[in-house]
Amino acid sequence: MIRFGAITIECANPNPTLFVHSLSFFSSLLNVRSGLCFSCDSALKTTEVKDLQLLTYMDKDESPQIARRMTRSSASASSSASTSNNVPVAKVNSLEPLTVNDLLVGGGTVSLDDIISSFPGRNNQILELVRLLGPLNSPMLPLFVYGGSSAGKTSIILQLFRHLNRPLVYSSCRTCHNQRILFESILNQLLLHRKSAANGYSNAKRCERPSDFVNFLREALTNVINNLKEKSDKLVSNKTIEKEIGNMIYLVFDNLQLVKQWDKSSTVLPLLFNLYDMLKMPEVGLIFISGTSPDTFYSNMGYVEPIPIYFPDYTEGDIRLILLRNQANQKLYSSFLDVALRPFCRITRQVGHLSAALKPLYEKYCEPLSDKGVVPNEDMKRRLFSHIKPHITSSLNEIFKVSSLPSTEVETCKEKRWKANPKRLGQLEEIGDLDFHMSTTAKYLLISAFLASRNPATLDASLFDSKGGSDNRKRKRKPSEKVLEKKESLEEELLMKGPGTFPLERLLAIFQCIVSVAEDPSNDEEQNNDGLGVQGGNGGLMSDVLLQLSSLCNANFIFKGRSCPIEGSNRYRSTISEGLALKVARSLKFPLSKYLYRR
Ligand SMILES: Nc1ncnc2c1ncn2[C@@H]1O[C@H](COP(=O)(O)OP(=O)(O)OP(=O)(O)O)[C@@H](O)[C@H]1O
Repeated sequence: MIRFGAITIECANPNPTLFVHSLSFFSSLLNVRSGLCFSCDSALKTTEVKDLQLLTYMDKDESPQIARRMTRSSASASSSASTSNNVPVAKVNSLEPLTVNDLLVGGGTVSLDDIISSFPGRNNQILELVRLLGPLNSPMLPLFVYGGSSAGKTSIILQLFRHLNRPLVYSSCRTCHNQRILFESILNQLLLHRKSAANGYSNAKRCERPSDFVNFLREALTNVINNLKEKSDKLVSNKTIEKEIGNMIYLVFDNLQLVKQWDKSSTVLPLLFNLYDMLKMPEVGLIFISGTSPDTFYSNMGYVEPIPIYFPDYTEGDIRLILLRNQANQKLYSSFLDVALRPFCRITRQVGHLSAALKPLYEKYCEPLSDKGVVPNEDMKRRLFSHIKPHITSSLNEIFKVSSLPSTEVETCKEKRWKANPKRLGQLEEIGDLDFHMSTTAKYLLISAFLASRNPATLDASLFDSKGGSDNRKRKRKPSEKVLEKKESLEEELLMKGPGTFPLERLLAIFQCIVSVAEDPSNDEEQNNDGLGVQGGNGGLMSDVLLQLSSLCNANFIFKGRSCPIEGSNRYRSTISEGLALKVARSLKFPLSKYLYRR
């Protein structure tokens, strides 16, 4: 926030988030992501873009100084975005009354094909959403769009509404951080109310209680729908060619998982999920967007469960396509991704984090080149790789630190849920494929803990070679009768004891081994440098691993025992089943069974 510049503009659109998301979309099309909106890197962009809504909606009494502020760059971006598309996306300093047209996503028309090609890896979700939204004026059941952070949920929904040219009211539960702000933000938009100096930056309605909200909401929705019907009747009678916007109005609630953090009385979520039944207005579409899966919300409360649409984590191939878009020299960038992408993908699959982390590394990669348009040959690729090699570990450490943060949000959610009802662990495992919204590092830690609990410590050396991979050569050697017997009794003992305990050092050693498994392209040349840069001397990174470990313990994935009187240190035990461990491993494409001690 401090970085915001001095220029103050008034955004006439009642829904500045739509405006900013349009900018975000343009910026991604034009590849001017960093610095466009807030002169910040793209890793921070999403959060800050969403923070703009907070600033613009902020009550006068909550933050008088920062409300309505934007940077110089965002102001210029707004003008460039609007001129380049000939669509005024915001009426700067305008006092014109708002109309239902201001509930449309600005930025001009965009075709479905353009959206599909702008969001690699999301073809299915986009088409599914279009199908569920249906043709103009078709009623729909509530939708529940969910998936990890930066999975493109918000951007895609907004771009689809831009494509469909239908009005929506967008509220993010990140910036609307209490029930009053959420209610009032929705009502402001529906009542086409603009906060301004003239009205003392007041809201259209003061609304704190859920019952008041439902009454105001019903009234405001009825007005908007009548308004829309009148508009479409006029269009028909005048035979105007203006694109129809229909009679439907959509309410979009983003970052729904955050409601649980601020709604201590647990009234808002049941209210929102009940809206469909309470309103009984077929012209109202409800869309919930969440970073956590539906089962973290519903508890047989009797309301119609929204239709789930899952945005899975991107595969490495998807991320490659996303990052390759808009690159001036695709061949050069592709050769860079060949050597750099994989270790980064092991840490996070978040597009924003990855592009921010890879940007300076790519600049380094290009440093030796006088001609940035060159198509690199094998020799040049090798030279460029050795040029960035010394910097890979520090970049990995950076992204590791950044990517550890958002996952805690999700983990906190899980933690609360599991604390509330630990018996549901088994059920959660059933739907495990959809439920792993945790950072890649946390997943590797979980697997490491599982291996440490399952395998006897004495076999670690034979299961992991010095490079971290499973030493197949050793394992393939035909065991003698005696060894077989010993193994058998060891296995029986293990079964009797259940999951074993292990010290922290063993967990970290296994973690270090498995994250540096052979696939890393840099491993061929750089044997001493593991994929995540987990090196003995790196206190900063290790502290992040410890942070993640503590989250896993809090969430009851790993049990932390009391300190051992002999060793003087804590011992840990994995609490997850083999099925869950295999699912986590599958989501990482990690060959877990290769490392499991079996007879
Ligand atoms: N498939 C994709 N192609 C191009 N850009 C993408 C893709 N997926 C995400 N992005 C970009 O990543 C950024 C974050 O996307 P967005 O805010 O839509 O994600 P989200 O799923 O809503 O995240 P969150 O749950 O954190 O709110 C945006 O700049 C968006 O354009």
